[in-house]
Amino acid sequence: TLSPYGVHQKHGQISNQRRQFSNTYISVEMDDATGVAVMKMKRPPVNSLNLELLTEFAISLEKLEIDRGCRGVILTSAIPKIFSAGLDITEMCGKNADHYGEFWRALQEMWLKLYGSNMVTIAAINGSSPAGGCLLAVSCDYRIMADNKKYTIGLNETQLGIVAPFWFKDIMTDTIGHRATERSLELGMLYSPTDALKIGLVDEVVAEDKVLSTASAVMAQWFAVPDHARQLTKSMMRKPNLDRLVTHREADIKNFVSFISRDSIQKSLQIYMEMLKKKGS
Ligand SMILES: CC/C=C\CCC/C=C/C(=O)SCCNC(=O)CCNC(=O)[C@H](O)C(C)(C)COP(=O)(O)OP(=O)(O)OC[C@H]1O[C@@H](n2cnc3c(N)ncnc32)[C@H](O)[C@@H]1OP(=O)(O)O
Repeated sequence: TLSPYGVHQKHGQISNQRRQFSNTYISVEMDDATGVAVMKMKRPPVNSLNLELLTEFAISLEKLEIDRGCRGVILTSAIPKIFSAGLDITEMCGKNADHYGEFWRALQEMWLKLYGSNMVTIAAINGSSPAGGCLLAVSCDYRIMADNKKYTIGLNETQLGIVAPFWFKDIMTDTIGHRATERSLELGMLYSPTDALKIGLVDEVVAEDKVLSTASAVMAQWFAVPDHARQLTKSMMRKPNLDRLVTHREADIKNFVSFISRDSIQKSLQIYMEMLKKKGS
Protein backbone atom coordinates (compact mmCIF):
# COMPACT_ATOMS: atom_id res chain seq x y z
CA THR A 1 0.00 0.00 0.00
CA LEU A 2 1.03 3.57 -0.63
CA SER A 3 0.64 6.39 1.81
CA PRO A 4 0.45 9.90 0.36
CA TYR A 5 4.03 10.29 1.57
CA GLY A 6 5.23 6.77 0.81
CA VAL A 7 7.76 5.94 -1.82
CA HIS A 8 7.08 3.16 -4.23
CA GLN A 9 8.92 2.00 -7.32
CA LYS A 10 6.54 1.70 -10.23
CA HIS A 11 7.42 -0.97 -12.81
CA GLY A 12 6.31 -0.02 -16.30
CA GLN A 13 4.38 -2.74 -18.06
CA ILE A 14 5.31 -3.27 -21.69
CA SER A 15 2.13 -3.82 -23.63
CA ASN A 16 0.16 -2.03 -26.27
CA GLN A 17 -2.98 -1.99 -24.25
CA ARG A 18 -4.92 1.13 -23.45
CA ARG A 19 -7.31 0.85 -20.55
CA GLN A 20 -10.08 3.27 -19.81
CA PHE A 21 -12.15 3.93 -16.76
CA SER A 22 -14.72 6.59 -16.49
CA ASN A 23 -16.91 8.04 -13.76
CA THR A 24 -19.54 10.71 -14.11
CA TYR A 25 -17.09 13.61 -14.06
CA ILE A 26 -13.66 12.05 -14.54
CA SER A 27 -12.39 9.86 -17.35
CA VAL A 28 -9.03 8.12 -17.33
CA GLU A 29 -7.17 6.56 -20.21
CA MET A 30 -4.22 4.45 -19.14
CA ASP A 31 -1.57 3.60 -21.71
CA ASP A 32 0.23 0.48 -20.52
CA ALA A 33 2.91 0.89 -23.15
CA THR A 34 4.07 4.26 -21.78
CA GLY A 35 2.92 4.08 -18.15
CA VAL A 36 1.04 7.37 -18.60
CA ALA A 37 -2.58 7.99 -17.65
CA VAL A 38 -4.52 10.93 -19.09
CA MET A 39 -7.09 12.06 -16.57
CA LYS A 40 -9.79 14.39 -17.89
CA MET A 41 -12.29 16.46 -15.96
CA LYS A 42 -15.66 16.47 -17.73
CA ARG A 43 -18.26 18.41 -15.82
CA PRO A 44 -19.93 20.93 -18.15
CA PRO A 45 -20.21 23.80 -18.44
CA VAL A 46 -16.99 24.81 -16.59
CA ASN A 47 -15.63 21.84 -14.61
CA SER A 48 -16.53 23.49 -11.33
CA LEU A 49 -15.40 21.24 -8.51
CA ASN A 50 -18.42 19.91 -6.67
CA LEU A 51 -18.45 17.21 -3.98
CA GLU A 52 -18.95 14.39 -6.51
CA LEU A 53 -16.19 15.54 -8.83
CA LEU A 54 -13.74 15.94 -5.93
CA THR A 55 -14.61 12.47 -4.65
CA GLU A 56 -14.23 10.87 -8.08
CA PHE A 57 -10.96 12.75 -8.56
CA ALA A 58 -9.53 11.36 -5.32
CA ILE A 59 -10.71 7.81 -6.07
CA SER A 60 -9.32 7.90 -9.62
CA LEU A 61 -5.92 9.08 -8.36
CA GLU A 62 -5.92 6.42 -5.65
CA LYS A 63 -6.60 3.75 -8.31
CA LEU A 64 -3.73 4.99 -10.47
CA GLU A 65 -1.41 5.25 -7.47
CA ILE A 66 -1.78 1.54 -6.73
CA ASP A 67 -1.61 0.57 -10.40
CA ARG A 68 1.93 -0.73 -10.85
CA GLY A 69 1.81 0.09 -14.56
CA CYS A 70 1.14 3.78 -14.00
CA ARG A 71 4.12 6.11 -13.45
CA GLY A 72 2.61 9.44 -14.46
CA VAL A 73 -0.65 11.33 -14.85
CA ILE A 74 -1.50 14.12 -17.25
CA LEU A 75 -4.35 16.15 -15.79
CA THR A 76 -6.47 18.01 -18.32
CA SER A 77 -10.01 18.99 -19.25
CA ALA A 78 -12.49 17.49 -21.68
CA ILE A 79 -14.33 20.85 -21.82
CA PRO A 80 -13.15 23.24 -24.52
CA LYS A 81 -11.65 26.54 -23.26
CA ILE A 82 -11.94 25.62 -19.56
CA PHE A 83 -9.48 23.72 -17.39
CA SER A 84 -11.54 24.23 -14.23
CA ALA A 85 -13.56 27.16 -12.87
CA GLY A 86 -12.45 26.21 -9.36
CA LEU A 87 -14.70 25.23 -6.52
CA ASP A 88 -18.38 24.98 -7.33
CA ILE A 89 -19.71 28.11 -5.65
CA THR A 90 -23.14 26.53 -5.26
CA GLU A 91 -21.53 24.04 -2.83
CA MET A 92 -20.61 26.99 -0.62
CA CYS A 93 -23.94 28.83 -0.81
CA GLY A 94 -27.19 28.25 1.03
CA LYS A 95 -26.21 24.84 2.46
CA ASN A 96 -25.85 23.70 6.07
CA ALA A 97 -22.71 23.38 8.18
CA ASP A 98 -22.54 19.58 7.74
CA HIS A 99 -22.53 19.98 3.99
CA TYR A 100 -19.81 22.65 4.07
CA GLY A 101 -17.71 20.37 6.29
CA GLU A 102 -18.15 17.37 4.00
CA PHE A 103 -17.32 19.46 0.94
CA TRP A 104 -14.16 20.89 2.48
CA ARG A 105 -12.97 17.48 3.69
CA ALA A 106 -13.40 16.13 0.13
CA LEU A 107 -11.32 19.03 -1.23
CA GLN A 108 -8.58 18.37 1.34
CA GLU A 109 -8.65 14.64 0.51
CA MET A 110 -8.32 15.27 -3.20
CA TRP A 111 -5.46 17.70 -2.62
CA LEU A 112 -3.54 15.38 -0.27
CA LYS A 113 -3.70 12.69 -2.97
CA LEU A 114 -2.74 14.96 -5.86
CA TYR A 115 -0.01 16.98 -4.16
CA GLY A 116 1.28 13.90 -2.31
CA SER A 117 1.25 11.62 -5.33
CA ASN A 118 4.32 9.50 -6.05
CA MET A 119 3.50 9.62 -9.74
CA VAL A 120 4.77 12.35 -12.04
CA THR A 121 1.86 14.76 -12.38
CA ILE A 122 1.63 17.19 -15.28
CA ALA A 123 -1.13 19.76 -15.70
CA ALA A 124 -2.10 20.26 -19.34
CA ILE A 125 -3.97 23.52 -18.84
CA ASN A 126 -6.16 23.78 -21.91
CA GLY A 127 -8.34 26.64 -20.73
CA SER A 128 -9.12 29.04 -17.89
CA SER A 129 -8.04 27.96 -14.47
CA PRO A 130 -9.09 30.32 -11.67
CA ALA A 131 -8.91 29.65 -7.91
CA GLY A 132 -9.42 25.92 -7.23
CA GLY A 133 -8.49 25.28 -10.88
CA CYS A 134 -5.17 27.00 -10.23
CA LEU A 135 -4.77 24.90 -7.05
CA LEU A 136 -5.03 21.73 -9.17
CA ALA A 137 -2.40 23.03 -11.57
CA VAL A 138 0.11 24.19 -8.94
CA SER A 139 -0.25 20.88 -7.11
CA CYS A 140 1.19 19.06 -10.13
CA ASP A 141 4.92 18.65 -10.80
CA TYR A 142 4.83 20.61 -14.07
CA ARG A 143 2.42 22.99 -15.81
CA ILE A 144 1.88 23.52 -19.54
CA MET A 145 -0.67 26.15 -20.55
CA ALA A 146 -2.35 26.78 -23.90
CA ASP A 147 -1.29 30.02 -25.57
CA ASN A 148 -4.58 31.88 -25.68
CA LYS A 149 -4.82 35.34 -24.12
CA LYS A 150 -8.49 34.76 -23.26
CA TYR A 151 -7.44 32.09 -20.73
CA THR A 152 -6.46 33.08 -17.22
CA ILE A 153 -4.98 31.39 -14.19
CA GLY A 154 -4.52 32.54 -10.59
CA LEU A 155 -5.92 32.55 -7.09
CA ASN A 156 -8.68 35.15 -7.40
CA GLU A 157 -10.51 34.28 -4.14
CA THR A 158 -10.39 37.81 -2.72
CA GLN A 159 -12.35 39.01 -5.77
CA LEU A 160 -15.21 36.85 -4.47
CA GLY A 161 -14.83 38.25 -0.93
CA ILE A 162 -13.30 34.99 0.29
CA VAL A 163 -9.77 34.03 1.28
CA ALA A 164 -7.43 31.38 -0.11
CA PRO A 165 -6.66 29.00 2.77
CA PHE A 166 -3.12 28.56 4.11
CA TRP A 167 -2.40 25.45 2.07
CA PHE A 168 -3.35 27.16 -1.22
CA LYS A 169 -1.10 30.05 -0.17
CA ASP A 170 1.78 27.76 0.83
CA ILE A 171 2.07 26.03 -2.52
CA MET A 172 1.61 29.29 -4.40
CA THR A 173 4.48 30.75 -2.36
CA ASP A 174 6.61 27.69 -3.14
CA THR A 175 5.84 28.17 -6.83
CA ILE A 176 6.17 31.93 -7.43
CA GLY A 177 7.79 33.26 -4.24
CA HIS A 178 6.58 35.28 -1.26
CA ARG A 179 6.33 38.77 -2.75
CA ALA A 180 4.52 37.69 -5.92
CA THR A 181 2.12 35.53 -3.88
CA GLU A 182 1.38 38.33 -1.44
CA ARG A 183 0.45 40.72 -4.24
CA SER A 184 -1.30 38.07 -6.27
CA LEU A 185 -3.48 36.80 -3.42
CA GLU A 186 -4.31 40.19 -1.92
CA LEU A 187 -5.45 41.52 -5.29
CA GLY A 188 -7.00 38.21 -6.43
CA MET A 189 -4.99 38.41 -9.64
CA LEU A 190 -5.67 36.32 -12.73
CA TYR A 191 -2.83 36.04 -15.24
CA SER A 192 -2.74 35.50 -18.97
CA PRO A 193 -0.61 32.50 -20.04
CA THR A 194 2.28 34.82 -21.00
CA ASP A 195 2.20 36.64 -17.65
CA ALA A 196 1.81 33.36 -15.77
CA LEU A 197 4.95 32.13 -17.52
CA LYS A 198 6.83 35.32 -16.60
CA ILE A 199 6.17 34.85 -12.87
CA GLY A 200 6.77 31.08 -12.98
CA LEU A 201 3.16 30.13 -12.28
CA VAL A 202 3.30 27.89 -15.36
CA ASP A 203 6.40 26.24 -16.77
CA GLU A 204 5.61 26.39 -20.48
CA VAL A 205 3.13 28.05 -22.82
CA VAL A 206 2.51 26.24 -26.09
CA ALA A 207 0.07 26.37 -28.99
CA GLU A 208 -3.35 25.14 -28.00
CA ASP A 209 -3.11 21.99 -30.15
CA LYS A 210 0.30 21.11 -28.69
CA VAL A 211 -0.61 21.05 -25.01
CA LEU A 212 -1.12 17.28 -24.74
CA SER A 213 1.77 16.28 -26.99
CA THR A 214 4.09 18.59 -25.03
CA ALA A 215 2.84 17.04 -21.78
CA SER A 216 3.71 13.58 -23.13
CA ALA A 217 7.18 14.73 -24.18
CA VAL A 218 7.83 16.31 -20.77
CA MET A 219 6.59 13.15 -19.08
CA ALA A 220 9.19 11.12 -20.99
CA GLN A 221 11.93 13.46 -19.69
CA TRP A 222 10.74 13.02 -16.10
CA PHE A 223 10.54 9.24 -16.58
CA ALA A 224 14.24 9.22 -17.45
CA VAL A 225 15.00 9.87 -13.78
CA PRO A 226 14.90 6.73 -11.60
CA ASP A 227 11.51 6.62 -9.87
CA HIS A 228 12.81 5.98 -6.36
CA ALA A 229 15.19 8.98 -6.45
CA ARG A 230 12.57 11.31 -7.93
CA GLN A 231 9.90 10.13 -5.49
CA LEU A 232 12.14 10.53 -2.43
CA THR A 233 13.04 14.03 -3.57
CA LYS A 234 9.40 14.96 -4.22
CA SER A 235 8.41 13.61 -0.83
CA MET A 236 11.22 15.58 0.87
CA MET A 237 10.11 18.80 -0.88
CA ARG A 238 6.38 18.38 -0.24
CA LYS A 239 6.18 16.66 3.14
CA PRO A 240 6.16 19.86 5.24
CA ASN A 241 3.12 21.23 3.37
CA LEU A 242 1.32 17.88 3.51
CA ASP A 243 2.08 17.48 7.22
CA ARG A 244 0.84 20.99 7.93
CA LEU A 245 -2.57 20.28 6.47
CA VAL A 246 -2.80 16.81 8.03
CA THR A 247 -1.97 18.28 11.45
CA HIS A 248 -4.43 21.15 11.13
CA ARG A 249 -7.05 19.36 9.08
CA GLU A 250 -9.94 19.52 11.55
CA ALA A 251 -9.18 23.14 12.49
CA ASP A 252 -9.07 24.02 8.79
CA ILE A 253 -12.52 22.46 8.26
CA LYS A 254 -13.89 24.26 11.30
CA ASN A 255 -12.46 27.53 10.09
CA PHE A 256 -13.92 27.07 6.59
CA VAL A 257 -17.37 26.16 7.92
CA SER A 258 -17.50 29.11 10.27
CA PHE A 259 -16.17 31.56 7.64
CA ILE A 260 -18.42 30.44 4.81
CA SER A 261 -21.53 30.35 7.04
CA ARG A 262 -21.26 34.06 7.83
CA ASP A 263 -24.14 36.11 6.41
CA SER A 264 -21.75 38.64 4.89
CA ILE A 265 -19.79 35.91 3.05
CA GLN A 266 -22.97 34.25 1.81
CA LYS A 267 -24.09 37.63 0.48
CA SER A 268 -20.75 38.16 -1.33
CA LEU A 269 -20.95 34.76 -2.97
CA GLN A 270 -24.55 35.31 -4.05
CA ILE A 271 -23.63 38.65 -5.62
CA TYR A 272 -20.69 37.01 -7.42
CA MET A 273 -22.91 34.21 -8.76
CA GLU A 274 -25.47 36.74 -9.96
CA MET A 275 -22.71 38.68 -11.69
CA LEU A 276 -21.52 35.50 -13.44
CA LYS A 277 -25.03 34.65 -14.56
CA LYS A 278 -25.67 38.19 -15.85
CA LYS A 279 -22.40 38.12 -17.78
CA GLY A 280 -23.45 34.84 -19.40
CA SER A 281 -26.93 36.01 -20.47
C1 LIG B 1 -11.33 30.20 5.04
C2 LIG B 1 -11.40 29.77 3.62
C3 LIG B 1 -12.62 30.22 2.98
C4 LIG B 1 -12.91 30.05 1.70
C5 LIG B 1 -12.00 29.44 0.73
C6 LIG B 1 -12.68 29.12 -0.57
C7 LIG B 1 -11.69 28.85 -1.66
C8 LIG B 1 -12.38 28.96 -2.96
C9 LIG B 1 -11.87 28.56 -4.07
C10 LIG B 1 -12.60 28.65 -5.36
O1 LIG B 1 -12.25 27.97 -6.28
S1 LIG B 1 -13.96 29.69 -5.49
C11 LIG B 1 -14.43 29.67 -7.20
C12 LIG B 1 -13.70 30.74 -7.94
N1 LIG B 1 -13.98 30.65 -9.37
C13 LIG B 1 -14.18 31.70 -10.14
O2 LIG B 1 -14.13 32.84 -9.71
C14 LIG B 1 -14.49 31.43 -11.58
C15 LIG B 1 -15.84 31.95 -11.94
N2 LIG B 1 -16.13 31.63 -13.33
C16 LIG B 1 -15.62 32.32 -14.35
O3 LIG B 1 -14.84 33.22 -14.23
C17 LIG B 1 -16.09 31.92 -15.70
O4 LIG B 1 -17.26 31.16 -15.55
C18 LIG B 1 -15.06 31.10 -16.51
C19 LIG B 1 -14.54 29.91 -15.73
C20 LIG B 1 -13.90 32.00 -16.92
C21 LIG B 1 -15.75 30.56 -17.79
O5 LIG B 1 -16.35 31.63 -18.47
P1 LIG B 1 -17.45 31.34 -19.58
O6 LIG B 1 -17.83 32.64 -20.18
O7 LIG B 1 -17.00 30.26 -20.49
O8 LIG B 1 -18.67 30.69 -18.77
P2 LIG B 1 -19.75 31.46 -17.86
O9 LIG B 1 -19.09 32.48 -17.02
O10 LIG B 1 -20.87 31.91 -18.72
O11 LIG B 1 -20.21 30.27 -16.90
C22 LIG B 1 -21.04 29.22 -17.37
C23 LIG B 1 -21.95 28.79 -16.25
O12 LIG B 1 -21.13 28.24 -15.20
C24 LIG B 1 -21.41 28.92 -13.97
N3 LIG B 1 -20.16 28.97 -13.19
C25 LIG B 1 -18.98 29.49 -13.56
N4 LIG B 1 -18.07 29.32 -12.60
C26 LIG B 1 -18.67 28.67 -11.60
C27 LIG B 1 -18.24 28.20 -10.32
N5 LIG B 1 -16.96 28.35 -9.89
N6 LIG B 1 -19.13 27.58 -9.53
C28 LIG B 1 -20.40 27.41 -9.93
N7 LIG B 1 -20.87 27.83 -11.14
C29 LIG B 1 -20.02 28.45 -11.95
C30 LIG B 1 -21.87 30.28 -14.41
O13 LIG B 1 -22.62 30.90 -13.39
C31 LIG B 1 -22.71 29.95 -15.62
O14 LIG B 1 -23.94 29.44 -15.14
P3 LIG B 1 -25.30 29.70 -15.97
O15 LIG B 1 -25.09 28.97 -17.27
O16 LIG B 1 -26.36 29.09 -15.11
O17 LIG B 1 -25.43 31.18 -16.14
